[in-house]
Amino acid sequence: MNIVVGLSGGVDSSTAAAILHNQGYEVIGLTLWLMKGKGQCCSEGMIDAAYICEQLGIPHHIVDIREVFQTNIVDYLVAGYSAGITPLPCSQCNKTVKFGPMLQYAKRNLASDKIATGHYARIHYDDTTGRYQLLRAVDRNKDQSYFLYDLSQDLLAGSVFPLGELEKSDTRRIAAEYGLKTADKPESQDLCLVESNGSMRAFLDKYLAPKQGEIVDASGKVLGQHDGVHHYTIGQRKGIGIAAPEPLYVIGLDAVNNKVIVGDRTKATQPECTVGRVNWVSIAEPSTPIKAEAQIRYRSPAVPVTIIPLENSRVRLVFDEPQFSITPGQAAVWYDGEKVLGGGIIEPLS
Ligand SMILES: Nc1ncnc2c1ncn2[C@@H]1O[C@H](COP(=O)(O)OP(=O)(O)OP(=O)(O)O)[C@@H](O)[C@H]1O
Repeated sequence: MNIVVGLSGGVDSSTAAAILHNQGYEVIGLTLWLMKGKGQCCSEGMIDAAYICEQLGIPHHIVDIREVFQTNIVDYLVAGYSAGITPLPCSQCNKTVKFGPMLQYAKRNLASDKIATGHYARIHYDDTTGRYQLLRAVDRNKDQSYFLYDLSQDLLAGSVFPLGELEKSDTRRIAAEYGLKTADKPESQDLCLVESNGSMRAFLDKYLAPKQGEIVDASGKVLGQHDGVHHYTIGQRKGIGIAAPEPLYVIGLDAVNNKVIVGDRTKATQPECTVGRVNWVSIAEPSTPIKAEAQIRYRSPAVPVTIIPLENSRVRLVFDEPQFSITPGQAAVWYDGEKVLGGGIIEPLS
């Protein structure tokens, strides 16, 4: 059986390919050319991926997907930030740039209906419900299930995560045992656009001109000036530049009136939020409220919540304890233990 492995040129995907190759699969390497412009990380990644394919003696395909990345990720981010939200690119990228196009390419061009990646997560087929379940990785510190909540059942059915049962230290050890060139390659940062541009601010500044406006408190009193709402995110404390007796946080972004609204920590804490574009993963959409644990950011803990289904692929999340810094545009992903039940995009707070 052949499996197409998405090779970024990093240690994780290289090791995933080596493990499958060693298990006897006919492995084909596939690297997506993602970024327009300088794209140094892309060219280095492509060379390392080619090197790994040469080492393993497997074919290597490169697919130019820069237009799709530009439209679905770069334009999406720029539009979101200029509208005063903080979009999460990674779940969108996984679904529309990586897994979807890779599986399509594998099926159409390589007569394969399976792709593998170096993601840390697990997939389990549940016989009784007939659904593919998405589970957290065994290595909780590396777990990437949060970024994968938006994968459809079809995409999960066609995907394999060879590293889901491993600790990261095992991956490095296996990479070294196989003598892979990438065995000691440093970890990539969580966000590739930050890595290739130096910072999110530097990335956004390429697309959005500075636009001076007022920093106000919740009553509308002017406290200072800002240079563009896209430079701020809900819950942000640093970089506001206003002296106050209590620390000030960004509690709202009014892009229409070009205002950044600040307040004390209590004002950046909310008991509930609505979530749109919901994808139910390990279970079918429920018709009544369910209890779960939700994560509102990649690195935030999963906290107890009641999920109330609404119409049009939306839900309301009511937290047992009010949550600080619920950020429109980020993903909320809800779990039952290690199982991803579903997730979606946090909507602007009303
Ligand atoms: N440009 C790409 N082309 C093909 N597959 C990719 C590409 N970028 C990422 N992937 C796949 O998605 C997985 C997760 O990507 P992520 O950007 O999170 O990198 P990572 O966890 O640092 O993994 P790696 O060490 O393989 O770079 C990779 O292991 C790889 O299988």
